[in-house]
Amino acid sequence: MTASVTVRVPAKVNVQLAVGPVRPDGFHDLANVFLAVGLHDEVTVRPADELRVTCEGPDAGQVPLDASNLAARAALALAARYGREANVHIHIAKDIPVAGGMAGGSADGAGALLACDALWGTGASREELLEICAELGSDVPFSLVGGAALGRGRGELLTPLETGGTFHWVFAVADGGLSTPAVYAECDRLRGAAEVPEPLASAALLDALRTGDAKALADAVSNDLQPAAVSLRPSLAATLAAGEEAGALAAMVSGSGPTTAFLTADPASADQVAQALHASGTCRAVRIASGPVKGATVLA
Ligand SMILES: C[C@@](CO)(OP(=O)(O)O)[C@H](O)COP(=O)(O)OP(=O)(O)OC[C@H]1O[C@@H](n2ccc(N)nc2=O)[C@H](O)[C@@H]1O
Ligand SMILES: Nc1ncnc2c1ncn2[C@@H]1O[C@H](COP(=O)(O)OP(=O)(O)O)[C@@H](O)[C@H]1O
Repeated sequence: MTASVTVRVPAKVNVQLAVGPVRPDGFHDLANVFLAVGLHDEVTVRPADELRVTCEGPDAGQVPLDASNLAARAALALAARYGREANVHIHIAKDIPVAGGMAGGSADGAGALLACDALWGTGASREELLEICAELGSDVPFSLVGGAALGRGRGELLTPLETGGTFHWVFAVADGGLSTPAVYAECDRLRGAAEVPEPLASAALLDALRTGDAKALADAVSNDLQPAAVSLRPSLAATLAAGEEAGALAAMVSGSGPTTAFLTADPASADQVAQALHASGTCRAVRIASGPVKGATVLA
């Protein structure tokens, strides 16, 4: 019997996040262009008497270890579908900033799902796994798939996107997190009664991804949640300005924030922007990562 299974899962940045009006179910329709980047959590599952979650890493103290943890919810969802007990110990080695708009919880959900499927020999199809992911959260399917993809609906309906190269990013991690529902609610509040157009993927942005052109991508990136994140966390404006001054091609909030993302021309400029952000004192930590990278992967 397999003693344990470990799955490696990436973080994401949203190179475009177009947000439609609020739907009757409280979600927003999106054109969400995801790019998986090389910051990873590792989720290990092994047989145990009952479901248990542990977590290690710099932000581990902020991760819930009860049944609300997305990794625990994933194990429970798969077990329920296959009529078995979710008796596993899930250990998360967490390197993705928590509540930072980089989908760390979603990564752990997708990772635990794939790991339990392998540990239990469930043999769930890719479609079934994606269906469970979508039940767990809007971003979870992308964590499974990785690479680059356009998310429609609430972000769970994915179309893989072609990419023609590697994009080099710097991430500035802020103190504390931002609640995703609070950022969407602030977006609605700031929009007031204004007419909100249907969210559409930008053709220029998809072209830039396809050709691997960082400069063109920088000109096309956009995030409709950015004004809301900055409204809730005004100090992000100084972080964005520090990265721009340091020569980033583009500076943006990552998803719902408060992590900020800086697209750079090459690894050398990424180093330079990272050093300047660190020296600026406008963020808690600075990370360098490039993408696209592959989605949730079982480690040998
Ligand atoms: C904003 C994004 C961008 O990729 O991620 P983060 O930057 O937070 O990681 C996502 O839309 C977050 O996806 P995820 O974190 O999976 O959200 P869910 O658990 O599905 O939903 C949490 C809450 O966010 C709001 N929500 C989420 C998705 C969506 N399309 N519309 C929404 O209004 C709703 O208030 C919902 O109750
Ligand atoms: N495995 C997990 N890792 C991190 N956060 C989790 C996890 N499971 C549930 N959460 C909850 O999800 C919230 C959002 O965290 P996270 O997914 O890291 O950020 P974001 O949604 O901004 O990308 C956290 O505040 C935490 O309460």
